[in-house]
Amino acid sequence: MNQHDKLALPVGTTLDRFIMRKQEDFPYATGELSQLLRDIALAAKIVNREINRSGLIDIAGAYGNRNVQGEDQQKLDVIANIRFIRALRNGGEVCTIISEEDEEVIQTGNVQGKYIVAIDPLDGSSNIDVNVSIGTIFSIYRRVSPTGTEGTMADCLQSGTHQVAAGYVIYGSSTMMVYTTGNGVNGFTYEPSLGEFFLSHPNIQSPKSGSVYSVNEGSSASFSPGMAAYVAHCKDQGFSARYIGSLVADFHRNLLKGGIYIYPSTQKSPKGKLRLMYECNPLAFIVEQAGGKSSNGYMRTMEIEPLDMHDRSPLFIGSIDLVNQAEEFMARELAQAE
Ligand SMILES: O=P(O)(O)OC[C@H]1O[C@](O)(COP(=O)(O)O)[C@@H](O)[C@@H]1O
Ligand SMILES: [Mg+2]
Ligand SMILES: [Mg+2]
Repeated sequence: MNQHDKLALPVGTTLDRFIMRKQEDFPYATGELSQLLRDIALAAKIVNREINRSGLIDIAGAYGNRNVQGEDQQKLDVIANIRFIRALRNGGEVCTIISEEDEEVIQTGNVQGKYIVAIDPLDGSSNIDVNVSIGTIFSIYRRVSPTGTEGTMADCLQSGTHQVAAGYVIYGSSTMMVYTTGNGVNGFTYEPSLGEFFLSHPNIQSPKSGSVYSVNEGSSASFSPGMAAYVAHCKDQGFSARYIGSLVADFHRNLLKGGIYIYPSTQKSPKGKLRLMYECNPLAFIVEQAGGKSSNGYMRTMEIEPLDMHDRSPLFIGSIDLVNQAEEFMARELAQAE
């Protein structure tokens, strides 16, 4: 029996009930984190509805455009940002939010709130207009400053090891929410006619290895020698290349089926493209909880100390054997450069 089986709840359990029952496993829990997770699920349902009808009402277009009715249009990632911030503000458990869509931190006004949320409200922007899977990624931290005041920079700039929960929503062929609170990873599929998420993927385990690599090879001319050698190695092994261009969707596929996702540093972007706080760290927490691995090619993603809330980091994430192997190629590159 694996360590999470004793906590198992049956497939088909609603997300609300699951969150409630998990809270009962911690006798001193106050229910605030549970409420916060429910707030995120509620906002996800609203965003899911907006996404599903985006083709009809043309809200996927550029911010500030006007639609055929002459109404102001808003870009879907702006709408998602508004929806999640509103849900977190109204929920009352969060004092401060870090969002990809906002340069500055968002103080919710809930000075008694014990939690900080970092969020990518809509991931995969380039896929919005073409009806390809997109997502939301979130990370939850406990504040380190005393309650009664706004959240501080010390609250916001915590390394990923301090996450108390993390998750993502994938708006794909079905909509799913996948999350961890540090006791394994569980996935819930949304049933739109009932308006509920149901447990469909209990105790997700990352396959130890795999034969899929996911990297944007359009940038291969600016890969480092180690990175280029690793991609060549994947090809020599007869791996399949799979790259959707929505991190959530690429990650989700590899989490379930096995594989490695890499967004490396390039000459143009030495720190890669992905954001540490609301793209890399939450997925790193999930993959580790599922038995996989995440690094920047050299060190564990969750141990990177953020200097800025919009910091970027290269990302090597997925099946443990594949990430270990990719790291060996990066280490060899370092050794050869010395
Ligand atoms: O086109 P590229 O450079 O491969 O970038 C794709 C990556 O950029 C992202 O779209 C960035 O996310 P946003 O859409 O939230 O800005 C990732 O989801 C994705 O994996
Ligand atoms: Mg993103
Ligand atoms: Mg985004």
